[in-house]
Amino acid sequence: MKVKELAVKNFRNIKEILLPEERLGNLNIFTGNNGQGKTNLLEALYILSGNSSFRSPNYDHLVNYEKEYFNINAKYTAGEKDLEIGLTYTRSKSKEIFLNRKKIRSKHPYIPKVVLFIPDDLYLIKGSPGRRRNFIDFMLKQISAEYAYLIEEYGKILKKRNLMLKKEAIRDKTLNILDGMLTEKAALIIMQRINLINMLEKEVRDIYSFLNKEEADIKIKYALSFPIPDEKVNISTLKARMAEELIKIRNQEGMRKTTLLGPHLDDINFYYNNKLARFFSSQGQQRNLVVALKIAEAQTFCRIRGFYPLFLLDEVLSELDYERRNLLLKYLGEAEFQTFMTAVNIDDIDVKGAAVFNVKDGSIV
Ligand SMILES: Nc1ncnc2c1ncn2[C@@H]1O[C@H](COP(=O)(O)OP(=O)(O)OP(=O)(O)O)[C@@H](O)[C@H]1O
Repeated sequence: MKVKELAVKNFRNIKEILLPEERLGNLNIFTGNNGQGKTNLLEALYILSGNSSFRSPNYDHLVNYEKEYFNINAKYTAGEKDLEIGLTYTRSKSKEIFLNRKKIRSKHPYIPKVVLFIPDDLYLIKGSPGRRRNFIDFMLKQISAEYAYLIEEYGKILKKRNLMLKKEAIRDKTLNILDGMLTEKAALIIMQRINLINMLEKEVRDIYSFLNKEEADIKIKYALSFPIPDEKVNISTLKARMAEELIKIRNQEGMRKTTLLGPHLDDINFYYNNKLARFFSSQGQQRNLVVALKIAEAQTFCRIRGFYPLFLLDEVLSELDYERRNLLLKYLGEAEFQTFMTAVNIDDIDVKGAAVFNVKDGSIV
């Protein structure tokens, strides 16, 4: 996927910006002082993917203070296809997305796909398990609409089951039916997550070694909320084991009034040289691991879908030391995917070959 032209109007502090095809490259850097609109440009590209902004779920916040609507248009390629997308939002109304001038829903298969790095992602390794589940689910939802549907269905059954557990008298018969439905969806979710993690693990090792000039043994392991031997992980055993465990803990769940196991409680563990990264790796090592993981996300997406997503990086360079900054830029400059990144300062880095845009007060200068 490559953006060939981008036009942004009335979006946050951007009145009107056009990035034409002849100026855009494979590696694009938005530079400038704080508060000038660099991240706003990245945010505009991000919401073209149909996702809500990573900074605010409220679209009204994205409209320029003095305007009533914003508009983002991009010409891009997805595989062999030449496409044009337009997103318009008018205050207090719902957003409208047009693909090749036809109105579409935000789950359309050719809507732009993205991998995003924001400074907050540095907490991916040591933050809450929910962050890691969101990371893997975001990726799987972009890869497959069926997975997005599966997660939605699982959520609905879970909600019903939790309501049932909150009742004074729990009806075992109803709970048994819900358990059957829940474990069926759970097994499918877990299996897809594990398969994706295995693919990510292979990619992340190579990328980490390149960016850090060291042969590190990186492992990513899916941590289930119920016990099952590694060699027995498949859809039918997952389903059967989860069902058995649910029966075992039924009294406990009745007391706690909530579902105590399932993919909504699973975790993902990262190991650096056989030690759990969140407890033993340095801040810098965790940071480098997240950067490698994000690149692995783009590579893995392409291996499954046959084309690359856009790679969007907000302020990653300030988090890295001099040598790693230059190695990352070299990697991104030569990568097969297109990158858009923001950077306050590019004085001491080699940006040869990159398209550099100086952003000042919501304009390109
Ligand atoms: N709805 C809006 N309308 C107009 N301006 C807005 C709106 N929302 C945010 N802004 C302005 O946009 C600017 C922030 O832009 P942005 O986050 O892109 O900065 P940046 O260049 O990435 O800066 P930094 O280097 O500090 O991260 C701020 O000046 C803010 O006041």
